[in-house]
Amino acid sequence: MEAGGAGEVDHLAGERATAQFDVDHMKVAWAGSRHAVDVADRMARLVASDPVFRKDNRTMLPRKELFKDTLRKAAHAWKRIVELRLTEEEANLLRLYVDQPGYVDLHWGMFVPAIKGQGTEEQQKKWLPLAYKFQIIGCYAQTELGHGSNVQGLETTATFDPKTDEFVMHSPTLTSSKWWPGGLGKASTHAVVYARLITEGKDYGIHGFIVQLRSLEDHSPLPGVTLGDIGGKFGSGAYNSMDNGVLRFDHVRIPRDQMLMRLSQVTKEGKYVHSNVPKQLLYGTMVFVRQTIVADASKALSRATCIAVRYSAMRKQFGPQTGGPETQVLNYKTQQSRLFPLLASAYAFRFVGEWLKWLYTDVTHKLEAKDFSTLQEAHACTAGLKAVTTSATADGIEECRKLCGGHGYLNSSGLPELFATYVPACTYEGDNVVLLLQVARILMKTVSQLASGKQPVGTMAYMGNVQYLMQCKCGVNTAEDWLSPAAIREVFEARALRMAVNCAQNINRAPSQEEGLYELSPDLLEVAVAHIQLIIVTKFIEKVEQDIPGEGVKEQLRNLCNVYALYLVHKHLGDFLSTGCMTARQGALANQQLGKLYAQLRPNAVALVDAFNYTDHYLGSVLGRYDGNVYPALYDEAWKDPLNDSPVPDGYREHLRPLLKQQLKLSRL
Ligand SMILES: CCCCCCCCCCCCCCCCCCC/C=C/C(=O)SCCNC(=O)CCNC(=O)[C@H](O)C(C)(C)COP(=O)(O)OP(=O)(O)OC[C@H]1O[C@@H](n2cnc3c(N)ncnc32)[C@H](O)[C@@H]1OP(=O)(O)O
Ligand SMILES: Cc1cc2nc3c(=O)[nH]c(=O)nc-3n(C[C@H](O)[C@H](O)[C@H](O)COP(=O)(O)OP(=O)(O)OC[C@H]3O[C@@H](n4cnc5c(N)ncnc54)[C@H](O)[C@@H]3O)c2cc1C
Repeated sequence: MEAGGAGEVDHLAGERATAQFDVDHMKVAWAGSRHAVDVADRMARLVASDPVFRKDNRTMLPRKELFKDTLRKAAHAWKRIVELRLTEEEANLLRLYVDQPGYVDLHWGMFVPAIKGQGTEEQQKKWLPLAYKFQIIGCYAQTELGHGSNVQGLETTATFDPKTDEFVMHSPTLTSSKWWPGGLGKASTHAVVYARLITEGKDYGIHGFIVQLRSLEDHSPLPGVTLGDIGGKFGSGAYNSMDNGVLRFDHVRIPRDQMLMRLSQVTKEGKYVHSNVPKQLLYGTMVFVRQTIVADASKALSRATCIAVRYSAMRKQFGPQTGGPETQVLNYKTQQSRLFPLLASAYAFRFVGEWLKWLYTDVTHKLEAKDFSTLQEAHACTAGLKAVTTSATADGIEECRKLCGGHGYLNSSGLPELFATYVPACTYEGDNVVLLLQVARILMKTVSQLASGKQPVGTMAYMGNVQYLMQCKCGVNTAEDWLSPAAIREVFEARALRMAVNCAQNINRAPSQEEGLYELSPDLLEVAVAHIQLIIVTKFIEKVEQDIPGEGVKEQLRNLCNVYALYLVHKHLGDFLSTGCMTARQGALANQQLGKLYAQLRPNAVALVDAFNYTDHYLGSVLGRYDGNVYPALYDEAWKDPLNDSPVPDGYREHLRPLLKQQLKLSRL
C-alpha cells in the first residue's frame, strides 16, 4: 500500500516534492471523475487487504494449483460481491484488481454480451438471469483448431432436424475442434458456439448457438461432448490461470430455440429467415470486447511505466567524474527518451479509450434505433485502436523490463508476468495484422469515393479536406513551433491522407483490385497505423483543450500530449518525409523540442505515475513499491523461492555428490 504508516520511510519523497502539479487532481483526470477515483480506491484496498487475493507466490505455483487458486479467488470475489451488494461498476473493478485471468472474464465479458446482443428478448429473459446468478457459467466458443482469423471459414455444423425441432451440433473434422476459448477447458457449463447453420440442405453460414456442455449436477461433460484444456502457455503464472479449452461435438442435439435468433431465425418447418439487419452484427461481441481491450491497454502500460519510473528514480549507477553521489538512472537522457514516450502513451491510450467507450455507447444507441450508418466507423475504430494500442503496450512492457536492468528479469519485478499475461492481446479478439488490414480496406474504400464527392464522416472526416492536405506545407520554423496543436494535427492528417492516397493509386495500377490489395498489404498496414495514430493524437489534443481543474494538471497533460505526438513524428520520420509533409530540418526541430519536453517532464515523472493510484498489491512488483525501498524487498523476496527451502538442494545426493566425488578421485590419480 501507499507509504504513510508508522515507521515507513518514503525513499521517493524527494521526487514527489519536485512535482509541479496537484497529484490529487491528476488522479481525477486519469480516472475520469472524483467518483471513479473513490470507487477504484475502495475496491483496490478491499482486494489488497484480503489474504485470499494474495498473488506474490503465483509464478511459483504448478499449473493445477494455479488453476485451483483461480477458482478459489473467483468464488471468493463473487461471495464478496454478493455480501457487500457491490454495484456492477464496483464488481468490475474488484475483478480488475484481483488481477488473475479466469473464466469469469469470458462469462461476463463475452458469454453475457453475446446473449444480450444476439439473443431475442425471450432468450435473454431465459438465459441472462441464470448467468447473472452464476447458476450457469458460459464461454465464447468461436475459434477452431484450423481457423481463427477467418471466421467465415469455421467448420463446426449446426444442422436443423425438423422432425425433432432440434439442431444437431457436430465437429466433422479434427480442424473443426473448438480450440482456445477461455473458461471452456474446465469451468464452463455452457457456451455460445459459432457454427455453420444448415437447414433444408443449404449452408447459411456462421450463426451463434447456446449449448450446454457439462452436467449441472456433477460437472461431467454431457454425452457426445469432448472437453479439455489445451495445455500450458507462455510464461510462469500469467495466462496459465485460464483454462483455454478444446471442444468436440459428436451429433449433439439442442432445441431449436437455442439458436441466437435476434439477427436471423429458423422456423420449426426449417425455413431460414434473415431479419433486415447487417449480417456483421454477428460480430458485435468482438466489437464490444475490442473496445474494452483498448481501455485495458492503458492499465497495463501504466502499470509497467509506474514500475520503471519509480525504480529508475531510486536506482543509481556511475557518477560525475569529479566524484560525489552516483546518478539516478532516471537522469540519463537515454533512459528518459525510452521511458517518457511510454508514460505519455499510457495517458494517450487512457483518453482515447475513454472516447472509444463513448463512441461505442453512441453506436449501440443508434443500432437500437435501427440506424446502422455508424457500424463501419465503430468497426474501424475498435479494430484499429485495439491493434495499435495492444502492440504498443506489449512492446512497451518489454521495454520497461529492459529499463529496469537485471532486476527487471526477476519474477518479483512483476514485469515478466505482466508481459506474458498481456502479449496475447495482440492476437486474441483479432490478430493485429488482420484487424489493421480491415481498417486499411475501409480507408481505401473512402479514398475511392472521394472523387465522387462523397464526404467522409467521423474519424475519417479529415479525408474530405483532400485538396488542401495533399499540398499543404508544414509551417514550423523553430522547435517551439512544434508546441502548436494545429501544426501537429495538420502534419498527422497530411501524413495519413497522403499515405492512403498513394497506396490507393498503387493498388489501381495493379491488374486487379484483389491483386493490388494482396501485393501492397505491407503498405496498407502502415496506412492503417498512420490513420489510427492520428485518431489517438487528435483525441489527446481534444482532451487537453477541455476544462481540467487542478494546479498545473492541464500543463502536464499538454506536455505529455506533445511528447506522444513528437515521439511518433521522430519514430515515423520516414513517413512524414517521404510524403513531403515536412522537411528534414523540421524533423530535426521536432526532435530538439522532444528533448526539451523530456527535461520538463523529469521532475514530475514520479508524481505522474503516482496519479495512477495503484496499490502495491495491484502493481505486484518489488521494484515499483510506492516507498521506493527496493533492495530489502528484493533480498527478502529471494528467500521465498522454494529452491531456498533448504541450503542443500534436492538432487544433491543423486547428481551433484557422485560428480564431485568422481572429480575428487580423478584429481587424486
Ligand atoms: C454484477 C456482476 C458484475 C461482474 C463483473 C463484471 C465484469 C465485466 C467483465 C468484462 C471483462 C471483459 C474482459 C474481456 C476479456 C477478454 C479476453 C479475451 C479472450 C479472447 C477472445 C477471443 O479471441 S474471441 C475470438 C475473436 N476472433 C476474432 O477476432 C476473429 C477475427 N476475424 C474477424 O473479425 C473477421 O473474420 C474479419 C473481420 C477479419 C473478416 O470477416 P468477414 O470475412 O466476414 O468479412 P470481410 O472482411 O469480407 O468484410 C465484409 C464486410 O464486413 C465489415 N466488417 C467486418 N467485421 C465487422 C465488424 N466487426 N463490424 C462491422 N462490420 C464489419 C467489413 O468492413 C466489410 O465491409 P464492406 O463494407 O462490405 O467492405
Ligand atoms: C490467450 C488467448 C485467448 C483466446 N480466447 C479465445 C476465446 O475465448 N474464444 C475464442 O473463440 N477464441 C479465443 N482465442 C483465439 C483467438 O481469437 C485467435 O487466436 C485469433 O483470432 C487469431 O487467429 P488465429 O489463431 O487463427 O491466427 P492466424 O490467423 O492463423 O494467424 C497466423 C498468422 O497469419 C497472419 N494472417 C492471418 N490472416 C492473414 C491475412 N488475411 N493477411 C495477412 N496475414 C494474415 C497473422 O497476422 C499471423 O501472423 C484466444 C487466443 C488466445 C491466444
